[in-house]
Amino acid sequence: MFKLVSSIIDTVLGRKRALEVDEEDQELQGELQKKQKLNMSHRIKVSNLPIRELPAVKKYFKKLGYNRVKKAPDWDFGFITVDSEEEALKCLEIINSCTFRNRQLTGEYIAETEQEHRDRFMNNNRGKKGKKNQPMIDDKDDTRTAAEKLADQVTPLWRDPYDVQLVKKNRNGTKQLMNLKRKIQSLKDVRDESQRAWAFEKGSLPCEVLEPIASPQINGYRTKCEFTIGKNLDGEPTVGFLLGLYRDGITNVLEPSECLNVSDTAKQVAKAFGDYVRKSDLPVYDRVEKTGCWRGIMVKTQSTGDVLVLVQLRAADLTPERLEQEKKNLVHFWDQESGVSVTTLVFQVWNGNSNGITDKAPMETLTGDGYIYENVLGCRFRLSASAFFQVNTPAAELLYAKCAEWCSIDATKKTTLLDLCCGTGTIGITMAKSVDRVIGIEMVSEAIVDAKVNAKLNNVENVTYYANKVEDKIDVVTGEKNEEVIAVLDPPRNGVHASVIRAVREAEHIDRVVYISCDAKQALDNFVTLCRPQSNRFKGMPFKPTRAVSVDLFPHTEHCELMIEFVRQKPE
Ligand SMILES: C[S@@+](CC[C@H](N)C(=O)[O-])C[C@H]1O[C@@H](n2cnc3c(N)ncnc32)[C@H](O)[C@@H]1O
Repeated sequence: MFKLVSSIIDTVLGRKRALEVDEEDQELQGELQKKQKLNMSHRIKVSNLPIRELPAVKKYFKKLGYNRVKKAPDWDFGFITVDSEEEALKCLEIINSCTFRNRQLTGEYIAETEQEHRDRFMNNNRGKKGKKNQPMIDDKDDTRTAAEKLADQVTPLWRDPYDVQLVKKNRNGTKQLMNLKRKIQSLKDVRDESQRAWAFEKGSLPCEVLEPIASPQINGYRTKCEFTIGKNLDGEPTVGFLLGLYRDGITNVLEPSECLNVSDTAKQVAKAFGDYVRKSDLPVYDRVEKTGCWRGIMVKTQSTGDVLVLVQLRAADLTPERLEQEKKNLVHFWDQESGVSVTTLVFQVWNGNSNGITDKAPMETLTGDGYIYENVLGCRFRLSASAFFQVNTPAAELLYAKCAEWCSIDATKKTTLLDLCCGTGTIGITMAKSVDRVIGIEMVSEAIVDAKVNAKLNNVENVTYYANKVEDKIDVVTGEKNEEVIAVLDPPRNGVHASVIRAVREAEHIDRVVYISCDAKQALDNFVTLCRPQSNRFKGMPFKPTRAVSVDLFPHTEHCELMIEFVRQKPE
């Protein structure tokens, strides 16, 4: 055995050695065995569990002393991970004597190396049907390279020419408009039919739909990328995207070098930091075992040339001195060695279970002042690591310009623009010069701090900001005579709570709403709430759609902004 191990080491290290087992051999052999042990995973597969009931199952195992439990809602089995063979055998014994919800549980011990674990997941996930627009993933027929698989996942439309992508996205937008019309048609108990007459007019579309607006930049347009730090298919520490879904058990990471939407600078950042992590004595974070250190990195690359890098680390096993040392190493690396010109370096320690950059842990600025700048339609904006900002600047300019055109603006009237869900103030500030006043409402108070700074930066004085929920503050303006009040509503991907839309309806001084949606399917309920005839629950005259346009901010992906103008109906 000694000879075998020794000869393996010889082969690996490429040296010729005597057969005698000397002290050095023993040390190396010990190290190898330790390494092999460390790389083993010990899991018990528990069968005969009820499907769903995940919290109850977890609670039950926790009582038995097992916290590391994995089970998907539709599985009738789960996995308990332990640290050693000894613990696994003990766990097996316990499980085989347990009954849960009148079911006799059975356990099976699975011991495998990290590589075997990875290979099994890759094989298990073959043969599954790919997402729409993606090729079928079949074991035998799938000839795609790993980079192509990643491209299919991150940029699923990349195989289509750009004009075809645009047609598909426009079709999606019009489909949601037709759904809106259909839903309004099918409402029951409508007291005033005239309030939905528009939905019964001839034609399938409820309003004018303009030609879709293409992104001026098709590749490398993303100004913000969040990369995972993990191991690639060869087990090497890597910075990039997860290949597959974590919930399917996939934890392999691939460099983003072939991803069309990632900027060259972000690719450079990922590559450089991959080299750093590979040389580091700190291990990468293991998402299954919840151990290790290097978790993720975010990079923002603006058209001004500014670059923000945020590094996230799990530090639960590090002494305060080691943590301080690592921060110094990072500063030195990004300043002197990375080859990337970083404007500001931000650092986050996150020991929790959730993955991704989080707002639950503070961010520490290591170099620069924590801010970068972006120019939009001649205005300058200050951005922090956590602030929302559209990720495709030239396409966002086209979106905001179109929005301004639609809000424009009857010179004979006083105009108030309500920038609802205003974030850091981009929409209101770019339009402030063409209206009498802007009111910005946003529930994240840090974003409002940024918005105020941005207004100042652009010498905008006719704007007032409120750090509140829209539904609580919308009545801050009451319409004056000869005043037009226009609301621009730019909510998160899944739209806003119905109470926000009800508040907009009830604010009778609002004449028009320009709704900017980055997922029209998810926002459909909001559109319906805005347009349904009056009732006890939905007060205020309803709106109706008058024009719509798709603006593509996300080439090669299925996402697209849909902007719809809704006009308040007048009482008969
Ligand atoms: C897509 S971002 C838009 C930001 C901004 N319009 C821009 O273009 O930079 C959506 C914003 O809506 C805010 N939000 C979501 N629900 C809200 C509510 N009920 N009241 C106020 N703000 C809300 C979020 O905090 C987030 O900043």
